[in-house]
Amino acid sequence: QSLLPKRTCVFQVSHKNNGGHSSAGNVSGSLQICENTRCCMAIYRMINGQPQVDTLACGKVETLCPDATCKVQPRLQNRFIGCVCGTDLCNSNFTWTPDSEQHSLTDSYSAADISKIVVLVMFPILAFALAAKWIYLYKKKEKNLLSVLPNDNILQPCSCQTKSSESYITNIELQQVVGQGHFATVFKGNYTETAVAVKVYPAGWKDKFTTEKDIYELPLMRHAGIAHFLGAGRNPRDRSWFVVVEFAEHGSLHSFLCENTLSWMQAQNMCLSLSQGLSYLHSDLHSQDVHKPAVAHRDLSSFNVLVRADGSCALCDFGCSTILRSCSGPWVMRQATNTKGYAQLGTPHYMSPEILEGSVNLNNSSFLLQADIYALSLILWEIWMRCSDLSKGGTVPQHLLPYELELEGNVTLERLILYVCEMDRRPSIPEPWELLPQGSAMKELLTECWDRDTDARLTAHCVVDRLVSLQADLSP
Ligand SMILES: Nc1ncnc2c1ncn2[C@@H]1O[C@H](COP(=O)(O)OP(=O)(O)OP(=O)(O)O)[C@@H](O)[C@H]1O
Repeated sequence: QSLLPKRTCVFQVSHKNNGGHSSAGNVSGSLQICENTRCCMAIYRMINGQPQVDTLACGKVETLCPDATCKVQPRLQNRFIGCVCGTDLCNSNFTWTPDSEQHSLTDSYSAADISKIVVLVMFPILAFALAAKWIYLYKKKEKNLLSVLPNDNILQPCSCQTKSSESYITNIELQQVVGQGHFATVFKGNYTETAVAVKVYPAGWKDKFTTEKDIYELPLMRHAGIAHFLGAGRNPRDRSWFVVVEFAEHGSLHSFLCENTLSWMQAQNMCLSLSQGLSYLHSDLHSQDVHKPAVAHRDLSSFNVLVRADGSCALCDFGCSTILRSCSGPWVMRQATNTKGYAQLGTPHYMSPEILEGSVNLNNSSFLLQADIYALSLILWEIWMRCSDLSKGGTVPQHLLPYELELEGNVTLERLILYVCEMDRRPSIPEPWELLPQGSAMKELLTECWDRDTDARLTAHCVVDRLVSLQADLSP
């Protein structure tokens, strides 16, 4: 490719955060010379039935472009039309008639795309429907459960090897429900004068329970950035499963950010403790004859990060996690041996571009760690967005999940695929950050973690180093 003359495309982006399009090649006025592609791309937004330019730029990194000229296809239920083409300036000139607008969404997808959508869209919908049914059935039992729990010695000692899970929990007084996830209900409880959180899985969710318990029970799993595990067991009466962990006063990071703004130091404390927790989770550790394998979280979001009374963060909810075992060379995964198994569960906002479009390299399990890093960058962005020191006198915007603003509150897999994968855009970085001494380092950190190219993403260990130097070198 380097021997071929470089492709020249028309460059025009209608948005400030241009989704990295300007880095795809040198921009000079309205032209862009592409660095790594022979394709130009165009996306037009349909307004009152007429196409208006949204993005004209070099295409994604690819060796073949489908057509020489711009043959637009409808995208996102006809709200956009777009093309990828392979001749100079081809993205400025397209043929379009209102008829082509009438194609259904599926017209623009190949058979492979459709199978991806079936896996990525239908599978989570089915899973959610099943989960909703379970929750409904479980809610019916909950009243009964609450009346039983405080009086009974329910939790059984764990049959496990690690010290933490040997603790024999004999009497937990359940107080109130503090969280309701897709799979489990979380109660605040009291155990020998100490507040604990008890996560109760209905009997049918044994797999989720076992996955979470197995992760917590790995050797050397104690770390300040990971919720402190106290034990696990089963209620013999209704056969539900329990995981008991430290109680986090402020609940999830999501609810904390909804209610609080942060100083720079508070935000840094949160970012650092969270990244240190993930770095520890991702590490493969050997200490004498004990081995902690690397673990990918796989459902990282601000709902699955807890905030303690001192403002530090801890990872929780390992029900979707995967242990990566390295056996003499290539990585071997203990779980998730089919394509379905790789689909990230939980809130779709945090799904990485490669998981959204189903283009992961299944021979290399490090993609699971790289997908965690993408999710981490979105959480760091959420934390910084609520930092009053970064808004320099301006108002701090209300807490929003990633892409809620950009996708006008309607964040679906389909819209994410278009926005994050096809348009290669990310959450907007506010202008005031650029003027701060630490602004460019923060921006660099985020863009290197949510990079489209998975191998270009930082490791969690590097994120920790970058945050430490941010903290040491700069104060607003
Ligand atoms: N240790 C804890 N201390 C305080 N609150 C907690 C604790 N653990 C969980 N919660 C609350 O319960 C919610 C649900 O917990 P968790 O994510 O573990 O459940 P889940 O059913 O696995 O959820 P998900 O839908 O993410 O899979 C959390 O978002 C948080 O608000």
